[in-house]
Amino acid sequence: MAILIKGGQVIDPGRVNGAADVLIDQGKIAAVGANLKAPAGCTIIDAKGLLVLPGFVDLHVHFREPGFEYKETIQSGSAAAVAGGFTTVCAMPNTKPVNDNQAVTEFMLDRARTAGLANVLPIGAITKGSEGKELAEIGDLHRSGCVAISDDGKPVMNSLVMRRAMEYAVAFDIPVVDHCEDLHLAEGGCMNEGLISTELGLPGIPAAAEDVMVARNLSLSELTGARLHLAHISTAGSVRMVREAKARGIKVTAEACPHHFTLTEDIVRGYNTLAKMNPPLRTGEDVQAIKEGLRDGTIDVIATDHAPHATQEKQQDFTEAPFGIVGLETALSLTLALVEEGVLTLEQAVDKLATAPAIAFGLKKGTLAVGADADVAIVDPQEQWQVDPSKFKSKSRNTPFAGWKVKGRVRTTIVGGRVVFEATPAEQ
Ligand SMILES: NC(=O)N[C@@H](CC(=O)O)C(=O)O
Ligand SMILES: [Zn+2]
Ligand SMILES: [Zn+2]
Repeated sequence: MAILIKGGQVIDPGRVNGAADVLIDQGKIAAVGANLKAPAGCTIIDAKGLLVLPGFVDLHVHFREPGFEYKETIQSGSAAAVAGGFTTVCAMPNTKPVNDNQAVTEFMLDRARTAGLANVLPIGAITKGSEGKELAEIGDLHRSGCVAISDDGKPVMNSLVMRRAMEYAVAFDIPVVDHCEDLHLAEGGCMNEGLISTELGLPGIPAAAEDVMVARNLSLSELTGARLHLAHISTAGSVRMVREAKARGIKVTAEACPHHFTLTEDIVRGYNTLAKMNPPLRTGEDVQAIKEGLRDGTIDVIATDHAPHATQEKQQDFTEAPFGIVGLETALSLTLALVEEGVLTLEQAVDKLATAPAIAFGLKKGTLAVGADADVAIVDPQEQWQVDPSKFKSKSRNTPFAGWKVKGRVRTTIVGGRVVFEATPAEQ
């Protein structure tokens, strides 16, 4: 059935930015322009005062299925995604079993189809069991639908293994995504290493644990010609190295997470385990560098690293609690705060949430061009709301943003021409 989205401000980065109607027919974008006529029987959505955007593409989520369904399922994760305006998400392989083979990939795709909400694209493991030793069947993973490879949750510590993985990735033209952390330098750490970790008596993870692996990966990408995508960069050093590598023509893209451009290590005071994630929250200078990297294009993508954990798991000592926070349902508001602050233009923000991630992974998504899949987020940029984790669609509530008053809310999400999320009055 056709849908006409009328009277909104359409932002399709690099293509359209202004008042326009959007016509959807048979799951595709059929037309974008002024005063479009509604075909007979067409549903009309009034988007006056709202933004009409390509659905967001999250290159980094953890949906925990198979294996940890009490934290999140593909169904609940997909519901959280579309509630946050994300129409496509790439699911990391640190499930149980690890997604290092075709059977797990097919299972995930099947669950995603049953959920029928977001497009869920699996990321295959680089090594068997993500143990860092033997390469997974990268060709099989690619053929069965994995869009990238990563051992996220862990780095690939062995540089020769990483080199070989990159050589395979070149053959299949898929990106290699690394969680950059030198495990020896990070050993036992649970927050950023610095004055605050000393003051709190908590073991630290130095910025250098990330930086040395970023440097290594850039060298290996240069050596092999592989497309390198750096997950969740958090340090000023990473930003500096990526900027320099891009200037030299290395095929690198980088993502930053909302928590890393919004919060500093200061909120770990009070031993709040909701402020524990990997990489850890860093210093004010690092946050500034991340913002500058987003602004000048060094950091291409905003990704959530949506990492659900159960309440009882987070209710442990700071050193014991698992790393990670949920992010799908707060990412838009935290990104729009950067627009409010003057760090990004609105068009840049949409680019980093939708267009650039699709390009980084070579997905035919993140655009409202005629003929594209009709994946659309309709957003009220002015709506103020308070983050209430009990209302999350995610199964988990582990966010440090509970109680925050934020601005910008998804009103309607459309995937493949179907309305899959509508904010109800209770959610306003
Ligand atoms: N980011 C996190 O703190 N945790 C992630 C793993 C990861 O992204 O490295 C998780 O799977 O829980
Ligand atoms: Zn990671
Ligand atoms: Zn992750």
